[in-house]
Amino acid sequence: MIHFENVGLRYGMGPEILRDLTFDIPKKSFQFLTGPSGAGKTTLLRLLFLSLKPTRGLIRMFDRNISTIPREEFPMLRRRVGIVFQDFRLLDHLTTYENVALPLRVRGKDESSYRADVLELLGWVGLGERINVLPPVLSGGEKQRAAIARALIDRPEILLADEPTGNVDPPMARRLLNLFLELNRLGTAVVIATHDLSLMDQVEARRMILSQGRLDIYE
Ligand SMILES: Nc1ncnc2c1ncn2[C@@H]1O[C@H](COP(=O)(O)OP(=O)(O)OP(=O)(O)O)[C@@H](O)[C@H]1O
Repeated sequence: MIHFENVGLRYGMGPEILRDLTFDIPKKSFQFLTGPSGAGKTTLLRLLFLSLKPTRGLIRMFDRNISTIPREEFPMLRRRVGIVFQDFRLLDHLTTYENVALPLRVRGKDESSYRADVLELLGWVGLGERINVLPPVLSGGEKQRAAIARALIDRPEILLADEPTGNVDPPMARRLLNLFLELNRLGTAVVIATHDLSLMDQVEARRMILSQGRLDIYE
């Protein structure tokens, strides 16, 4: 589904943050992306979300070479990728429901076509009672789940999550992990960037380990 070949990335004239990354992310796969702070996990997620372009190498996404895709087609491709940012990026003046529905509203969809889906998804992530609440009132775990629901509302083929358990206690981390595993069982590929060893030890999954700009993969 996604293929990187000798991909390198530097910011401006700075040092190369990612070097010679060659790997695949297969359809319906589940993997952790880990490595020390500053190793480039967020940078790699941004490459996968097409919000950064590599400075060298080849990236194929959904069978397309991204360097030959016109910019106007990026939003369409991005729709196939869901992302949960480290800082959630919920809009504080919109309710939980409105935040989750936003990607569809922005696309001009009629509310009657998605209302039931948004409510069902909010129920699935355990926010059925919090639909009309504004984000500042939500707990860290609730914000995290709202951000996950928003990333999923457009049924992406792959979900990228940046430190999704960074702000929650261990029971909530376990719950979120179960949510990702369930999503994966339903057919979505999942990449979880995390430092959290205890989280990774709970599942036998592929580990992508970034260190000094290079990537090692343990299947
Ligand atoms: N926009 C930017 N401009 C310049 N350098 C950047 C930029 N974003 C990140 N970096 C640098 O790239 C390196 C990798 O950062 P990145 O945030 O990808 O690491 P990370 O592994 O996600 O770290 P953490 O685990 O602490 O979140 C760091 O040295 C960082 O300072």
